[in-house]
Amino acid sequence: MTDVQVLIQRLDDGLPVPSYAHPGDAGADLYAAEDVELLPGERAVVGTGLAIALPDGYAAFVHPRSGLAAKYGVTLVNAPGTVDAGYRGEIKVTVINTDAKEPFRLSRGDRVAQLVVKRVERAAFTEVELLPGSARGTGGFGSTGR
Ligand SMILES: O=c1ccn([C@H]2C[C@H](O)[C@@H](COP(=O)(O)OP(=O)(O)OP(=O)(O)O)O2)c(=O)[nH]1
Ligand SMILES: [Mg+2]
Repeated sequence: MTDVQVLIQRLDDGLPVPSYAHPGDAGADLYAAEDVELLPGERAVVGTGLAIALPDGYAAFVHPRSGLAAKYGVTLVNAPGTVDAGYRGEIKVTVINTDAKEPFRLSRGDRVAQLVVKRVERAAFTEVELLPGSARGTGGFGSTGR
């Protein structure tokens, strides 16, 4: 399998470049550029000190880390965040502390989220009067039961 070439620009020299912890990993860890203290229920937009350029036909998705979620209730408000191929700004993460009681202290250099690069399709949207029928129809939002 050949790797997708992704150009990266470090906006903060003090932070490592994103890296995969193991061969075969889908997510490359992203590092927090700032110290942030999140009170229970609080959220913050945290910089990663990183900008990227993806090839056309790709997008990158900012996913939470399961360890932070399971141990501290820390996740991302907009998980997974979408990084468009043409975006050249700093990748930021929208961290939230969902714990009811414990504050969470994020330190600069902590691995705060992970970036998953994927090939994506572009759709040609065609308006019609009536959509083709299907077995599911309009059922959703629990239509099949709990
Ligand atoms: O978790 C995220 C999500 C998005 N972005 C950046 C990359 C993305 O290309 C851009 C816009 O994201 P999105 O389209 O989700 O946000 P929007 O609220 O629709 O903003 P815009 O009007 O700029 O598209 O913001 C991040 O850095 N982190
Ligand atoms: Mg948008």
